[in-house]
Amino acid sequence: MVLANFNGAGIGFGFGVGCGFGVGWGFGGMPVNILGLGVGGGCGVGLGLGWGFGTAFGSKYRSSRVTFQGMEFDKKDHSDGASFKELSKSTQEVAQHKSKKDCWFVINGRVLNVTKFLEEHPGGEEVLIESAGKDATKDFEVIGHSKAAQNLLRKYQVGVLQGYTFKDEDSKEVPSKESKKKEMSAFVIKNDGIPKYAAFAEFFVPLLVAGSFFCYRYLSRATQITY
Ligand code: HEM
Repeated sequence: MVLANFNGAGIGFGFGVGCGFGVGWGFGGMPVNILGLGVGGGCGVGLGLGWGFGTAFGSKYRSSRVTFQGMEFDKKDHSDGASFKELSKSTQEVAQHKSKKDCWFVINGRVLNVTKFLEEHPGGEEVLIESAGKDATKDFEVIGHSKAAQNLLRKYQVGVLQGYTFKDEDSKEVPSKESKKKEMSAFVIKNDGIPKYAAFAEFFVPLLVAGSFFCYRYLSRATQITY
């Protein structure tokens, strides 16, 4: 288990003094974050309960292995000597090529375009299409492909998985031109970007609540004075 920090849009519940800020527990950025401390602009009546939208930040425990679409991240000691850096948020280059007409996947850090190999594959095209757009390292290894099959990988290589480093013995086999291949990211493992509507809500909802409260107070006083 490891402790990982996170932050994201949050809803905070807590105690506020007058109309101010509420501090309490909030829900953190999805999908992997759980609970964290939430701080948000809130509205309270006198010394009462306050609530509001804000930013939740805190720490969560999770398994040291994060698996997403068959690929493990954040493992410092990768079994084949490779290390993964945190992947780019924006690009999902390999994941975009997942059809029969455009079929890519990753095996041991190599980004492969196997579109032309589909019909030739002795194991059938279906298994390859199922792995399209993903990391197929485990599937490839489970089958126990021959050395000849492993050597074929380079024929279809179009790039290197972003952040992947080949270990020494591998790079002896693979000349330096490999490192010059285009780096690509395969998957987005988390996207902490706060959607526009959430940012909008974060700012305006507390304002709206506070405004409504003052309007209500103002109108009820005005009604009392009239009577
Ligand atoms: C570019 C990637 C791949 C290449 C070059 C390749 C190549 C081969 C070759 C040459 C064989 C014949 C047996 C051998 O020589 O080992 C084979 C068999 C097979 N491959 Fe692949 N393969 C690739 C990817 C995959 C993937 C990703 C899967 C699974 C998802 C897969 C599943 C199979 C299966 C099920 C067989 C049949 C094994 C058997 O009949 O015992 N292959 N492949």
